[in-house]
Parts: sequence; C-alpha cells; structure tokens
Amino acid sequence: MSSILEVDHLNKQYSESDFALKDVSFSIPYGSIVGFIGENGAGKSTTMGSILGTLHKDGGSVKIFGEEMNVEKLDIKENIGVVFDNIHLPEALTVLKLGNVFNNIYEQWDQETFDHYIDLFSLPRKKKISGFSRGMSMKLSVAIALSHNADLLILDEATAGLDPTGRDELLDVLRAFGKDQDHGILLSSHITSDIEKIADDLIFIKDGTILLNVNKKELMKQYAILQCDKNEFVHIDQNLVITHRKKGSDIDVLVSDREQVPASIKKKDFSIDDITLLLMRGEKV
Ligand SMILES: Nc1ncnc2c1ncn2[C@@H]1O[C@H](COP(=O)(O)OP(=O)(O)OP(=O)(O)O)[C@@H](O)[C@H]1O
Repeated sequence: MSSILEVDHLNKQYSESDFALKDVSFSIPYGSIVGFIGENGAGKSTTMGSILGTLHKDGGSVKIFGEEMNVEKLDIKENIGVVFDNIHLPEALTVLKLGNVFNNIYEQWDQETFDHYIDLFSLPRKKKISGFSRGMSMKLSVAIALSHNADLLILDEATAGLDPTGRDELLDVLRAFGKDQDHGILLSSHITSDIEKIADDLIFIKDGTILLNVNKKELMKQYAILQCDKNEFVHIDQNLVITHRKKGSDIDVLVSDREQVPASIKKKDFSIDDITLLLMRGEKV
C-alpha cells in the first residue's frame, strides 16, 4: 500500500449552486505533503469535506489508510488531524481546560505533545479561547490536530492569519511531520510560497476540475513557461502544451518538457505563482 489517501473519481454537486466537483482523482503517497492550489471557489474545501465525510459525496471513492472512508469508523477519524478555517473551538474554555475535553474525545490524546505545541506556538494557557486572535485560534487548531496521534493531516488554509514567524514555525512542524513514512499531509493555501516551501506534489484545481497534478521538483526542473509569438506557437508539439494565454502579440505557454521545445523559443523564469496564474487564466489547446 503506497498511498495514505486515494481519491478516485470524486463527484459532488450542491443543490443550491451550479458548482460541481468533476471526477476529482489524486493520491497522497506515504511520507509526502501535497499542496492543493486554486482560486476562491475552486473546490478545495468541498474536496476536503467530501474526503472527510462532512459533506455527502455523489460518487467516487475515498480510501484512507487503504480502507474506504466511512464516517462511522471512529478509528479512521482518530487517525486524521483536521484544520478548517471555520472550525469552532469551545470559546468559553481555556487551553488548560481544552486538554481535558480532548482527552475524553480522542482515545489517543497526547497531552505532552499538546503542551509542547502550546509552548512552541507561544499560546496562553489561562486565557479564554473567545479572546484568541484568528492566528492564535489557527495555531491552537493545528496543535489539536497534531496531538491525537493522527497519521494524515487535512489542513484547509492552516497558515492563513499567521504572522511570518508563526508561519515559519508551523511549516517546520509540518515538514518534519510529513517526512515520516507513516504520515501524509493535504494542505491548501493561497500563500503559494508556503506550499512551495514544504510540498512534494502540487495539485491545481479550477471550477471543480483538477488541471494539473505534478511533482514539485519535476515541475520546476522539467516544465517551462515559454514566451512566443503565433508563428513560434505552431512549432511547439501540442502534446506538450498544458495551457496557454495570449498577452498582446505574445503567447505565454506552459509546457511539460522544456527539452523538447525549439531552443530559439524564449523560456521565462517562473515561480509557482506564475504557473498558478497561467493555469487559472489560460486556455487549454
Ligand atoms: N453549502 C454550499 N451550498 C452551495 N454551494 C456551496 C456550498 N459550499 C460551497 N459552495 C460553492 O462551491 C464552490 C466551491 O467552494 P469551496 O469552498 O469548495 O472552494 P475553495 O476552493 O475552498 O474556495 P476558497 O479558497 O475561497 O476557500 C463555490 O462556488 C461555493 O460557492
């Protein structure tokens, strides 16, 4: 078994909107971190909710630890650490009291680990959670997710609202967690530099459809963004073209193999943000 999470032809429609997840398929190999990238409303949270069973899926299969995900199976849920933007923590409690609550909820609650992350994230123990800032609440959610011996983390915008130091601390923690061969992480973020720092694989999603699922190193080494004109464009093997976008008389083209492109065509320096923009704004051939 090589994947901690396998999503196969996941479909989901909402009754009150036109949005749909369309045949979303991907997997997370053990010991790896997958970055989930897409604009507002692309379907990242819907995918995560459908994986976790908090949303009803219309079709497809989700296997976690090799087993079909079933919300009734408590042991699967115990082994997944989740951070969602809209998780509601009990506001009237303090961190001190929260430990006792989660000790009763999770069979494998590890108070020592929780204390470690509370210290690492410099969270106050005696202040009511209602008085926490958004960043502090996010850190607390992450500390909880990491303190019940979960092997899979599903993190929706977990770095949002954190200051640069807090983000850096959190990314270090996630990097170390993800390296363990029993673990895996699915992480969505609009801060692509965070994803760039820690992800092994990247999944780009738009309008409920996965546009590209690629190993990060392969993307940065083998792919290219070309800047060409119409005449040069027709000389590019169209099988290599992932997407393209007209910009005045120029065309930006994302190709999957820079070595197979005529040397005369200009290759631009690029970041994951550039790839994201091109994928989100470009047209398929
Ligand atoms: N409960 C719901 N009922 C109807 N439509 C919904 C519901 N929840 C989400 N949607 C719609 O589904 C689409 C995808 O939303 P989703 O939250 O999955 O996107 P996202 O990629 O997580 O976006 P963001 O980056 O803004 O968090 C959006 O068009 C949204 O309006």
